[in-house]
Amino acid sequence: MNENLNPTNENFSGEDLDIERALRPLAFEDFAGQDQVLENLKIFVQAANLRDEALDHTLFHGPPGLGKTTLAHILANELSVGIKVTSGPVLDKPGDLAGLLTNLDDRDVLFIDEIHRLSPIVEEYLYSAMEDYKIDIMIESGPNARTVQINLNPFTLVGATTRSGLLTAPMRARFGIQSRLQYYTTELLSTIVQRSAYILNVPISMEAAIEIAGRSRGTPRIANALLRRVRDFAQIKGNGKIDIEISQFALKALNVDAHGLDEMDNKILLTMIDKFKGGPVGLTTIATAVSESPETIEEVYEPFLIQQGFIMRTPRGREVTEAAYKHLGRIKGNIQGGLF
Ligand SMILES: Nc1ncnc2c1ncn2[C@@H]1O[C@H](COP(=O)(O)OP(=O)(O)OP(=O)(O)O)[C@@H](O)[C@H]1O
Ligand SMILES: [Mg+2]
Repeated sequence: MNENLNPTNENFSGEDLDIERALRPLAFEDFAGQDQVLENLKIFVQAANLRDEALDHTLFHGPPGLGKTTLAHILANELSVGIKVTSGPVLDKPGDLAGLLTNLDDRDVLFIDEIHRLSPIVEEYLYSAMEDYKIDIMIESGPNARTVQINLNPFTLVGATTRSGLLTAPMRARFGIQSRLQYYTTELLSTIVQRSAYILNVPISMEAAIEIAGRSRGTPRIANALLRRVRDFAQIKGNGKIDIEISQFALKALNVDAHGLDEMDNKILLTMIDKFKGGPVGLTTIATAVSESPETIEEVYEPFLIQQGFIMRTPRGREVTEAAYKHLGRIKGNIQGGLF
């Protein structure tokens, strides 16, 4: 699959980056789907605003590209506060974190992406900040070195992770609000595609929006990426309008699977079919066979495959369904790859 369409690839550059920013919803009102999550957040934000308090610490988890970062920014906007953005792997010393924390204004949002990748010392340091809005910092050095405790402004930590299973229990327990984002239906994605097309100022037919949405792996980031590429085809090979013909032509040229399955999705299904007769097979066995970690398979890939009805969880392990055989053009009982 095309690199730019990969849901885990945030390395947009140049024009794509600007477009990515332009398409990002800024308020609850512009954010489509995730109704349950949104309903609750609206109430918590309204209550925090009413009391003029910081919103409780909030954790977003779920597969890549579903709107975690977007929601973190929306929260700051809806709270009318500032936001500071960082990520787990970047914060490697408690000192880096202290610098960020002491610069937060009252009720500000501190967004930590990939929060499961915080180092244990930084994580521990964060605990007292989250709990009591206090941190210890070292002043002076040598024989005069001592720690002093300083008070922070009340703030909201918003954490995002694709791998909630890797979050430590004490960390998780400190989030008063925890929301899991779900894959989007084709219908919802088609409204997102239409909104994005409107912002990009390119005409699109309803049929074309649905076609693009249906191949977007339930993921807004992919829907927007496909829309941008289809727009290129429409401008160069067509008349600038995105209709069903140019969409199908472009999606075929881009090698996008009819269900939007990406390379790893297909690899998982094919491995299960070819090496394990379609299952049942254990998660760790699948993970080893496709050289991925069991947690990533379980949290990033499997939910979509289950939602699409390609994989079932059974008490004896994972099994591929008839639909998966059909989608991949395989016949049940025919072993193509050799057993090992
Ligand atoms: N509900 C939505 N409505 C409209 N657009 C959305 C929605 N959710 C996400 N998007 C679009 O999809 C893009 C990707 O979303 P975002 O960056 O928030 O995902 P993420 O969950 O943080 O992904 P990752 O785990 O890779 O960091 C955004 O730039 C935004 O344009
Ligand atoms: Mg993100």
